[in-house]
Amino acid sequence: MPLATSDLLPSCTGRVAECEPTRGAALSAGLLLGAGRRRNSRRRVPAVRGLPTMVSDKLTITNSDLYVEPSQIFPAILDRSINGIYLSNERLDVDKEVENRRRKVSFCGMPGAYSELAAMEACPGCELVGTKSWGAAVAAVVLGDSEKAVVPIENFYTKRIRILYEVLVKYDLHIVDEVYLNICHMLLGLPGSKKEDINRIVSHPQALVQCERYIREQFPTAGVMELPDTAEAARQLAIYRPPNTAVIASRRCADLYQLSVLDENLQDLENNPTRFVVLAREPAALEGVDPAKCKTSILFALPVDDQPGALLVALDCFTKEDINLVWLDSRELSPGEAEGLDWKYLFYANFEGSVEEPRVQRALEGLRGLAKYFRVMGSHRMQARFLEDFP
Ligand SMILES: O=C(O)C(=O)C[C@]1(C(=O)O)C=C[C@@H](O)C=C1
Repeated sequence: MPLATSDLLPSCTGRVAECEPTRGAALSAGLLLGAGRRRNSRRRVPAVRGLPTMVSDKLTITNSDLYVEPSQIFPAILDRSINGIYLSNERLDVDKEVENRRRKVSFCGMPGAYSELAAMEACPGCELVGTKSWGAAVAAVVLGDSEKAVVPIENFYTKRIRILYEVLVKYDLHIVDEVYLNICHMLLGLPGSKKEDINRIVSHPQALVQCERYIREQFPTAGVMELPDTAEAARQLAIYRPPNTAVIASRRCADLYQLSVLDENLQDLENNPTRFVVLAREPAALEGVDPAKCKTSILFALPVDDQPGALLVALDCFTKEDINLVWLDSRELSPGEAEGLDWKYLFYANFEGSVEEPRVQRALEGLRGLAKYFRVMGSHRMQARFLEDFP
């Protein structure tokens, strides 16, 4: 593989003569002869249809500056491998790769999805990677392809928690942050299209539900179709250009997919916040965060949950420690899931406070003593207490 001098001298940004450790080897190989020209010699490799493209545009087979003569194989190439330049390059490559992966945050959807907007807010400066589904965004974190994932969890209008917490437990993931976005939906069409000609509306199911009254009143006879995310709907409209069709998506989608805004603020509620959570393999670092401004999520099951009052006794653990419960939800296990277990409801609770506080530790110890199943999914800083609190 041909090498660029810039790769052989990784720490040299100034004149080549200042780079002592590598200078001898490089000079003996005659590799520096083209150094003056090199800056201008970075050519892009033209993409050839059907062939994979090069990862780097520095190491191109067509760059004649990078060749050595056969007589230089020993002095140049062997010398470089012995004096460790390759090795230090490889070390740097590993560092670079690790750093790149640390900066990767997956979100579900295509660029322009609301989840991307939430990820931009939660993880500024990170590389955001869109995935085709919630599962793919979470799997990227499990497999170490991304450091974090940002996923929608509850909406003010549709209310229910939309996440399988057991998945987080199974893969040992933590909730490390939360973001509230006030979702503002746009009606987007192909450039030149008119609102009165629209007879098909496409979007994510949540977006359609959040604009139900608007669609019913403004487009009573339109066909309504669901796609996996709002931005995917916008992307497909831009690619396939079906006639008389509009999508419900963010304003950012209009810019990204060159669509026209046919109408704005379609959501039935003026305030339409959605809560997103940030998932990671490691718990959140909470040093310096005021525990009173934290939230904690737990999952638990009680031994005889058909018995009246069992939940009340469990929740008393929080009352005794003056802990404010923000959210309590339950899921009934399917007969298959419940087989062999002496419980069938899984409770999800979200409360104010951090696991680092003694009062929270006492409450959790109490609950752990009562529960058949108990998991802490993480403490994180609190952006807002309830969806209702978010302007
Ligand atoms: O489809 C998107 O753009 C998403 O980010 C998903 C999602 C959701 O699942 O709730 C996010 C926020 C809005 O409430 C509508 C859709």
